Amino acid sequence: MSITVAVSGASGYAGGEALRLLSGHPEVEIGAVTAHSQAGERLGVLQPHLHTLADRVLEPTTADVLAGHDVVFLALPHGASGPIAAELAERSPDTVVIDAGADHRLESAATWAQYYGTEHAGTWPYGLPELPGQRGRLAGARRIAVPGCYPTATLLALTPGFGAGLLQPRDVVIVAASGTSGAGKALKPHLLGSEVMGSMSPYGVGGGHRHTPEIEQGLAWAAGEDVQVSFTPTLAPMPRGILATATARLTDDADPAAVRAAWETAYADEPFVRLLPEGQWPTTAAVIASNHVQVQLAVDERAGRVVVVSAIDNLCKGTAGGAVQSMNIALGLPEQAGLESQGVAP
Ligand SMILES: NC(=O)C1=CN([C@@H]2O[C@H](COP(=O)(O)OP(=O)(O)OC[C@H]3O[C@@H](n4cnc5c(N)ncnc54)[C@H](OP(=O)(O)O)[C@@H]3O)[C@@H](O)[C@H]2O)C=CC1
Ligand SMILES: CC(=O)N[C@@H](CCC(=O)OP(=O)(O)O)C(=O)O
Repeated sequence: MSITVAVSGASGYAGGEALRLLSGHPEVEIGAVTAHSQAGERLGVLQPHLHTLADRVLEPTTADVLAGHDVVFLALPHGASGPIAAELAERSPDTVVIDAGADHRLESAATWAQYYGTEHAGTWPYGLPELPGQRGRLAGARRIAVPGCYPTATLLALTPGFGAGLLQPRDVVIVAASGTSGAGKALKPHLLGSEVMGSMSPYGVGGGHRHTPEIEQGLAWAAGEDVQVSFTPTLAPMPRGILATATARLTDDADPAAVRAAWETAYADEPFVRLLPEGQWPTTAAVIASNHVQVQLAVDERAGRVVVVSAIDNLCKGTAGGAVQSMNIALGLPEQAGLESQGVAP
């Protein structure tokens, strides 16, 4: 028996990636595909790479259209998922809802209001199965909040160290470069090809980026205490990929020789996270179009810090792949179903 999955925001990047992965999922039948301003258009016009779905017509994103599916993926702008999820809960209480947007990620309503400026829609189980204890919270879940792409990359880089009590909770510094698809498909002047090509630029500098509290929240879960982060995102001239460089101060009694062992232990049995052999460093090229994550670290003994680098595909593990992985866990399916693909090269 197949699971029917509706994808809303199907004209966008995250929705398109969800459809790419779900169309190869052995247990899934794709149901409604919906959009907003482009409802009525054929998918083949907007997502020409989704060959087998080209003749599907986008329907409007309403609870009526989405109701009755086993699973609904929401890949909508911030603030749009909350209302539609609330309506779906009334109309279709058995439907599992997976939100790729930010609406249900944060525990603190005050922090949500500070960074997003709207009313908080609530908090759902966080869809990062690699966090300690998180698979148990996702098994059987009816609602899942998919993490932001930068939080996925940086939490996977740093949580083993915090979980093992090796890192100080202050003075954590993260600089991450993202491909332009992270910003979505909607037209933005600073993302015009002539502005982006051949140049890298920072944005959200000085603690203003809305992923800062989400990263602090995830690190605090691992550390068991508040963690303070300085996070700087940068835009890189590539369509996909995130390379995050995270550094944190080692605790006074941390044995530098034990540091690597913490990451080895954390990721020994993870199907999608690979601590690379010593000396090999992550690249975005290696993870593009796959749900895999590369991690590497070094102890900078002179600075008393660990330096961890992670690479993900922002649209795959950073959004739609992470969403499918969490869906699989929630429904009791093999965790890797639909996510078997290697990367692409060159
Ligand atoms: N891109 C990424 O790497 C990541 C994205 N996300 C999150 O996923 C969500 C989607 O992002 P992304 O695909 O990049 O964005 P896009 O801009 O590419 O797509 C947005 C989608 O939402 C639809 N939409 C726009 N306004 C509304 C509305 N008011 N009500 C309902 N639907 C609407 C659009 O439809 P139409 O085209 O018809 O107007 C389109 O299908 C966002 O919340 C984003 O933060 C999360 C992690 C990473
Ligand atoms: C390059 C770029 O612009 N990236 C996006 C992050 C995308 C993401 O993960 O998103 P959400 O939290 O919005 O779901 C940004 O910095 O706003």
